[in-house]
Amino acid sequence: MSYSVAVAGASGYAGGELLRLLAQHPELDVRTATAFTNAGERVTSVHPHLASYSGMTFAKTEAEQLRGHDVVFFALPHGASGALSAELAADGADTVLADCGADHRLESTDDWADYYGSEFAGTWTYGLPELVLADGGRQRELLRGAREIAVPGCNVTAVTLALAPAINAGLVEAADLTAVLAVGPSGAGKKASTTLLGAELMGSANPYGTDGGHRHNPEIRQNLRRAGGRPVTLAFTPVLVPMARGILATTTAKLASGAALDDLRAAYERVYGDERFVDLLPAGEWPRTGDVTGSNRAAIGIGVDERARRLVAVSAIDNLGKGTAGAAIQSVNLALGLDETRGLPIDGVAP
Ligand SMILES: NC(=O)C1=CN([C@@H]2O[C@H](COP(=O)(O)OP(=O)(O)OC[C@H]3O[C@@H](n4cnc5c(N)ncnc54)[C@H](OP(=O)(O)O)[C@@H]3O)[C@@H](O)[C@H]2O)C=CC1
Ligand SMILES: CC(=O)N[C@@H](CCC(=O)OP(=O)(O)O)C(=O)O
Repeated sequence: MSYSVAVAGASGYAGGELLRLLAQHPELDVRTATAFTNAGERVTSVHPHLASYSGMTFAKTEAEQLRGHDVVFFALPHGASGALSAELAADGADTVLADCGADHRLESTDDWADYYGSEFAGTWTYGLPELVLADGGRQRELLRGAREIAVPGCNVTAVTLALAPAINAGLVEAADLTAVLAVGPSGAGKKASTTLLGAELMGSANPYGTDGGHRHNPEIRQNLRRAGGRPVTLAFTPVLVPMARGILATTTAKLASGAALDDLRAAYERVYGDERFVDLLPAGEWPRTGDVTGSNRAAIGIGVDERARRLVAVSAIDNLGKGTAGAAIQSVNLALGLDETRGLPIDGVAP
């Protein structure tokens, strides 16, 4: 069976990566790609690497163009998908809507007001299938048959996957978590990324969103609370570094009394042992962003700093793969009842 697909915001980085991955998907067929300032342009004039789309032109991002598809992916700036997706949902069609932006991720209206400030658009089913829940289940069960999917933020995916098993098992103190991330500029979107790639970034590492002010903070806390069943406190600092794609999240947590590395390894094995897209690396090995570039994989290494009595869990993802477009497709596969791995790359590219 073939499902017709529209990608809104297909001229951006996330939309472009959706087009690239969907071109290899046996059941999802991109019929419409929309853009804002690039509406009317050929897809290959914006994305010269996407030769599969040589015959396609960007339509305008409006409800009329997106209607009538089985699946609509939104890859729009924050605040742009809420009203548009509400228009589509009001049609009452059986369409699967997957939002790569933040508009439908948070359940707390207070957090939304604090970190985003625009009108609250509601909460959709969260698109991180591997997230372990406090009752031992997985988020994927909630995604089967879902019609509205909130795709996670890329930094959020990296930090959540690194810490969730330890919190779920009660092996660390949920009130004492840290995360420092090396992130590539493509996470900021095409326009911002072009600006960022100036002389200020080349050869420099720049922290941003410091003092707990980054909008991914409440989203990570929401996930980790779902994993452990109690609130968490997290110090989270992203650092912009000169690599096109990728996130390396170094997270730490104070060990619970008596917790040891063997307990932690057993907990991470239990959660990720059967996961196709999460690699728990052997003891003593640590992930690198270059090893997951172009793939839908997260690589995770864990260890214990005995002197500090802290868990150290490091994760690497491609922000545009497992961090956005791959995650969106994985969740849509579940929503449609397809094999979760359908059309998604397990291998990356190197060098
Ligand atoms: N980049 C990443 O790694 C990740 C991105 N995301 C999220 O995905 C979404 C897209 O991000 P990304 O692709 O990086 O961003 P880009 O800036 O690269 O692309 C934005 C897209 O939205 C369109 N657009 C811009 N302004 C408007 C507007 N006012 N109304 C409608 N469409 C508009 C652009 O069209 P045009 O170019 O034609 O003007 C383009 O297609 C964002 O919500 C982002 O936060 C989530 C996780 C990771
Ligand atoms: C380099 C950079 O700016 N990265 C972005 C990551 C954006 C992302 O993960 O997506 P959402 O905006 O959809 O949450 C940031 O830190 O905000």
